[in-house]
Formats: sequence, C-alpha cells, structure tokens
Amino acid sequence: MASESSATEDDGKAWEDALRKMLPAGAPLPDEEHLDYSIAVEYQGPPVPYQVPKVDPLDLDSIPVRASTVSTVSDLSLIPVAMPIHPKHNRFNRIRNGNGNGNGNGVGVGGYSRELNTPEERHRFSPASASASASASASRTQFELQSSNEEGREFTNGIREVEDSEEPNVNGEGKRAPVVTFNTPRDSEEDESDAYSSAAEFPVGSRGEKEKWWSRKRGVCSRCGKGNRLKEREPCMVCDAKYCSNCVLKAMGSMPEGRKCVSCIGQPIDEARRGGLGKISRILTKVCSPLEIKQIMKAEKECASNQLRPEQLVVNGRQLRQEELAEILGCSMAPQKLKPGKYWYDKDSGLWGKEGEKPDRIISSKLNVGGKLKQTASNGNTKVYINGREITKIELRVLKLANVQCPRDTHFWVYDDGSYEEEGQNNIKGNIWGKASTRFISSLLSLPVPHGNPHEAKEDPSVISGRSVPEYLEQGRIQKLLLFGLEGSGTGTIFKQAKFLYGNFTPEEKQDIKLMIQSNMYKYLGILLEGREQFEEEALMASLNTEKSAPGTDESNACIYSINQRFKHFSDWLLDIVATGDLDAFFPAATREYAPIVDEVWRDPAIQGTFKRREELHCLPDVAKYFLDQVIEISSNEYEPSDKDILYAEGVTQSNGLAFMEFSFDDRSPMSETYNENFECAPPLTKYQLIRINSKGLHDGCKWLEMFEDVRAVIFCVSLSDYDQMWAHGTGPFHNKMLASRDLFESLVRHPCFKDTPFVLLLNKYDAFEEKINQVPLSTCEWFRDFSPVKPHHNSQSLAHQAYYYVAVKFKELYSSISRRKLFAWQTRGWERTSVDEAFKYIREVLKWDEEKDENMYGIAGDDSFYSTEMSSSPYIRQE
Ligand SMILES: Nc1nc2c(ncn2[C@@H]2O[C@H](COP(=O)(O)OP(=O)(O)OP(=O)(O)O)[C@@H](O)[C@H]2O)c(=O)[nH]1
Repeated sequence: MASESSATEDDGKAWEDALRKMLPAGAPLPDEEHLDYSIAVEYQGPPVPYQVPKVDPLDLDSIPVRASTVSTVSDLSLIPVAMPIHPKHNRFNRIRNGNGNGNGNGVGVGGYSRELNTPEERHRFSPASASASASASASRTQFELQSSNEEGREFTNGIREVEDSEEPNVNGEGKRAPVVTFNTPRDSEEDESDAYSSAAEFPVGSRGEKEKWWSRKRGVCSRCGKGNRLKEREPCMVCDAKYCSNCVLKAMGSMPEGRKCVSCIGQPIDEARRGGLGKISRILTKVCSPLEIKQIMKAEKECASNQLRPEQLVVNGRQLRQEELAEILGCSMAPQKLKPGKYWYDKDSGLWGKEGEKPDRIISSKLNVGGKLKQTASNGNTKVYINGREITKIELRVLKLANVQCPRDTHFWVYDDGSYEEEGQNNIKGNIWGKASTRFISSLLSLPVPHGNPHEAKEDPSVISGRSVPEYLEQGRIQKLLLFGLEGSGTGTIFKQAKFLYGNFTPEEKQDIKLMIQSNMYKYLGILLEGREQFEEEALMASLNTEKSAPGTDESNACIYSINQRFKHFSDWLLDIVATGDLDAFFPAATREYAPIVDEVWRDPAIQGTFKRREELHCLPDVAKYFLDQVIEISSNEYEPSDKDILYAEGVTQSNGLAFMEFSFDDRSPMSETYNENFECAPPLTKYQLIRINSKGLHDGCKWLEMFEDVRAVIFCVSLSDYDQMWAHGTGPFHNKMLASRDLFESLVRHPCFKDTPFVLLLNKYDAFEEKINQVPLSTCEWFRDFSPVKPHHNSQSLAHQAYYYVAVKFKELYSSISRRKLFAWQTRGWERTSVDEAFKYIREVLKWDEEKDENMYGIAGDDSFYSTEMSSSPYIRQE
C-alpha cells in the first residue's frame, strides 16, 4: 500500500506509530519540524484501523502545468492539488457539481477542489508544508457553504453550503465530478491574504504537532492568524484550535456536533473540555442567533461522539459495559459531570468516589455496575469499615461528630438512607444524617450529604431522590469562599450584609436575633455597671487622697459615678447574675419586666459618664449605645429587629465559630440574560458558599483550616482602624492589633492548604479609618513607620487615601514575598451595603480571572502582567 505522506490521516498518533515501524529499531523519530513529508514512503506496518484516503496517481500530461518549479504566488495557483476527503466531512460531500474547472483557478484532481477551510487543511496544503510542488490553489479556491441546519439558516459571513445529493468522488471516477462554485466571499481578500500568509507558517503533520504549533502561536486565531490576546477565541472541543469571531463559523461550519473544527467532526472531544460541553461562550453569542446557539449546544451535549464511552470508566476495578454506563447515567441520582477515570461505588449506601479517595457524592443505590467494592477502594487507614470499605480519616471524624461509637475494627453496614448497624447484629443503631450538625459538618468537609429528611428516605426512596437531585447537581458548581479575619475586623458584619444582599434572614433566624439583641442589652449594662463601680471607687479614692492632702474640704461619699439606692439594688442583682453566669436563665425572658429600670439606669449621668470611658472597659462595643438607647422598644413583645439592628447585633454569626450561606451572582452578559428569558439554554448561575469562621473559634494553631482546603478563595478581612489598637490573644500580652492581623494573615498564606488558593484582602472600616487618620498618625503602628504622606493634604480624604494605598501595598508586598503571587485588595465599609456588594463583585472578577489563568487559555503560565492589564479594564478590578 502506498500512501503519499502529505495526504495524511487525522490521527497523528497512529501516523507516528506507523513511522516508527518504518524506521530501523531504536532509531529516533525525526524532530517534527524536520520531518520531510514530501517523499512517498511505502508503508510496511500492520493494518490500520481507519480508512486511508486513496489518491490516484496524477497524469501530469493531462494537466496544463506551465512551470516545473514554483517561484511566485501566482505560479502556485496553477499547480494541481490532491485533496484527501475525510468520509465524515459530510458538509463537503454535498458540494454542488459544476464545471470541472470552476473559474479556472481551482483545478482539482478528478475535477474536485475546494477551499482549504480548516487550519488543518491549510497547513497540510500550504505551500510551505506540502512541498512547493503540490498545494497552493488553496488561497484562491473558495466556495460557499450552506448550513445543514433545518432552519435553512444562512451564515451572515457569506459561507453557505450548497445542497447536492451526489457524493464527491475523490477518484474522479463514476459519478459526475463535484466541482466548487466559486463565489468570492465578501469577507475579505484581506482575510484570505492573512490566512495565506499565516498558513505558510503552519507545519504539516499530526494533531499533536498541530496543537504544539497552536500553543506556540498562543493568542493567535488558528484560521486567520491574527493575534490579539485580549480578544476572545472559540476553541475546538477536539483539537484546541482557537478561532476569532470572524473565523469561527468558517472553521466550524454549522456545528452539528457543537464547537469542533469541520475536520474534527466525528472525533471524541478533548476530555479536559468535557466540563464545557453545552456551555455557551460569549463568542457564540456574537455570531449566532439564540435559536442557533440553542441547537448547537443541544447537539454538543447530546451527539453520540461527545458522550462518555463505557471503556473510559472503571468502577470498583472493572471497566464498564455499555448497559452499565446507561444504568449509571440514567438513574435518578446520576453522578453529574462524570469524567473518564477510576471510581468506587458502594451500592448499598450509594456512596461514590474516585478510586483511592474519600466519598465524593451519593448516587442512586443498588445499581448493578462495575466490580465488587474493595476494602481498599478509598485508601482509608482507620480500621473502621463501612459496607466492607475501610473509611478515610475525614469520614471517621464525621462519624465521631455524629456520636457514632466506632472503635477500631468496627464493621458497619450503612444503608442508602443513612441508617446504620454493626455488621451481623441486625439492629439499626441510628441515622448518620439524622443530626443537622452532622450534615453541616459533612458539607463543610466536602463529604456528600443526602438532601431532605433522612428518615423519609427509607419509606419512599423516589421522594428523596426526586428532591435531592437538584441540590446534588449543583454541588460541583459551588465555589467556597472562606471569610476570615481577626476578631472585630468586621467579618460578621460583611457576612450579614451578604445575607441581606444575596439571601435573607428567615423569620426563625430573625426571632433568634431578637432574643440575642435583648440578652445583649443586659450584657452591655452589666459591663457598664461593673465599670461604674470601679470608676466610682477610683474617684472616691482620689478625692480621699485630695482630702488628706487638703484637710478641711467638704467630705462626701458621692462622685459623678455614684447612683441612687434603687439603681444600686438593681445593679447588685444584675452583677450577681452575671457573676454566677446565669444571665441566659433570666434574659431575654425577663426583658420586658426590667425595661423601664434599664432605661432609667442607662440615662443616669453616672452610666453615661462610664460609657464615655468605654475604651477602658473590656468588651463593650460602640453599638451598645445604639441598642440601649432603644431599650423600651427592643424589650417589647412586638419588637422586630430592623436590618440595621441585625447588622449591629453581636453574636448573630457566632454559633460554633462557623457560619455559612449559599448564594448566586448574576454574572452573565446582558446578551445572555435575554437568553434566560427566552430559552432554557442560558448558562446556570455560579453558586457560591460563603463560609465565615470566627477567629475566636480557631484554636490549635489553625488545625481546623485543613477542612477548608478546597475553598476557591480566601477573603481576609482587616480593620483599617486597628492600627492604633491594642489586642491580646486570650491572657497573652497586649500588642498592636494591626500587627496581630498581619501575623494571622501571614500564617494563613503560609498554610499548606492554601498554597494555590487566591487571596483577596478586604480593608474594612474605611469610614472609621478616615476619621481617625487625622488624629492618630498611621506610624503609630510600627509596621507603618515609614509612611510619609505627600503634603500638604487638602483634606482628610486624600490623607486617608494615601494611607489606604500604603497599607494595601504593605500587605501585597508581604503576600508576594511569601507566595510569589499577586494579592488583590479592596476597601470596604462594612456598614454600607453597596460597599459590600461592590466587594463581592470584585471577588467574583478575581475568581473569573483566576479561572481563566488556570485554563491557561493562551498558554502563558504565570504571566500575570497580561492578566493584570486585562483585569484593570474591569470596573471592579483596581490595580494598586
Ligand atoms: N465603623 C465601622 N464599624 C464597623 C464596620 N464593619 C463592622 N463594624 C463594627 O465593628 C465591630 C466588629 O465587627 P464584627 O462584624 O462583629 O467583626 P467580626 O470580625 O465578626 O468580629 P468577631 O465577631 O469579634 O469575631 C462591630 O461593632 C461592627 O458593627 C465598618 O465598616 N465601619
């Protein structure tokens, strides 16, 4: 079998194998750039599994060749070119017949010729590649393609595929020879000449070579060769060729299998792109109508060649069969976004995970797929077993939190509703998912959790699966954001604002907050009364000393901190309750009863005088005044906390030191919003889970943080106004609070869990900072000692601005010195909702940017400078 090597098949790997077989044993393959494809080599390898295109030998005498060597482009147009036809390129199989020569420029072997539409074709048949003797009519031969789309749509850029019932005949035998109709496309001679010149750079060869070429030419359209890094490109799902908006339709045609070059139709997709199947890109929205996009996306998701193949999945050590794959994909709780790989599946509990890893999700139970579940399936080393599988440490931790007794060598039998028993005992001991706290912790640990009431599951599995699927489907899409900062930095306030902005407080939550606010008032009053006693004592002592040194002055047992007897009784009673730790037993239950006296006490000059010295009191927040001022209203039964009350209330987000909420952002373009209204094909909103950890709850040197290794970003919050504050950890020594924040930030950045996690710094309390900066110099904090603002300042704002940038840069420098990465910083006023909204929009942009960077769209690993420029074009990304 002889084959001209320039007329290659698509499968580069097979070609490489074949070439290897031709070379003497051990001989290296020639460097791809030096491969000489111009010679015909006799193939001696084993039969190939694909059809090799046949090309009849040329009868040179029958072709009017004017020159034997090609020296100019005009000469090239006269050279005949042999075109291999891929059997699957059916759009080309429907080229209308015409006269054998077209317009005379496109002479083809057997009367068949066509435009070299795809990059693959271009570089195969470009003058540089296909040895100057054989190609170049490409640049001149053009034809119209018409969409095979039922709508009979015509692409606006002038490419139409013309209907024809006859198949092209590459051999030029038998049927009427198909010939191209030459319609010079409107879209450009310029385009073509560009394409031509770029085509001249394409090396010939296999797909692997092609990819390398493209990656070398990153940021360049694979068809027209024009490059603009900031412009989007549409990648082919198979070969990763990327096309600009001008070329995408020409290169991909009517996309019967979604976004693939015409030459890649029928080929399996690049698995790395599986997640993108059916997801609309911005570029498509520019070049296709909504209806077209809907059809293309449907085809992309549903066509046969884009589906997973059973041999790509190994479950419990055995490759799946077609019917098993169908069973998995068709079950009511199918694993979503399944990728090729090795998995384990526990058919009794429905747990499913990657081989050697913890459970990843719960799917329908009792599916007959794959082999038998192995003890080592998830690589656990705990000596505790569930349905025969040795569980992982993280699962064991959850079992312990759920109060399941699990000493070593315990073998559990767990059912799909979470009920469990010890093996051989036939006695259900409880339900793993029964407690909300267990489910909560599990979801924080990224362990799968069934949705809904676990007790219902056993009675009617279809009910729970029907309800739980949507939540489950979403799991993969949730991006976890960890909100963290030193106590008092404002994380709780930001969390609450996010809840107002993107979710809301339920009536039950509001009721809890009401009770908390009522209790808090007594806590604040207790602190004030205790402070008053101390100040009174100090004042009386001082006056006694004065008396001693100046005898004869009027002796008195009163001072500005003294209160009347009635208040004194109340004070003693309240402080006793506080001292015995019984505050919760009395309040908020007794709130209403004591409201009038609290109001009176609060307004007493002694207490007001004490409040003025609140800096000297431990744990009295500024907001104490806000609540105590309205003690009568707050104490009434009808009281409903306003948004402001909730925002100012302490303790709303402190249970367990952890709080989380889920929300979505509408981050689609206005264009795609239109789709949302008209079609279901709009991309789903990204879901976020905001997790706020109270720094007080973070003991043991950040051990807890390991739970959060899969967070998408760490949002670190610093209170700007802390630069002159002193702070002590527990009973430790006092030191500057900004430095404490810096140290906490540093320990997080250095934590191995967050090695690859982007950080966003929120510099909060900008309002308080603006006020303070004129009174207390920034250099009060030793870290900011070299701050030298440009003088004179016109107003406090400009000084605050300079100081803010200075602080941001200090953190950025610290971050990059540790991680060699860029820190994103944003200023917030936690009390202002719009400011927090802006901050989250900024975070969203950072994540998008980070994603694009990860995808390495242009193959520029770690080239931050480019992304920085791009980000600065976003209204939310500010470069300091
Ligand atoms: N002036 C001002 N105060 C703020 C701002 N954000 C929060 N605060 C107040 O600062 C105090 C601490 O804020 P929190 O949100 O409780 O801070 P946290 O990080 O949750 O601190 P802990 O609850 O102690 O862990 C509260 O009294 C807030 O009302 C802000 O932007 N400006």
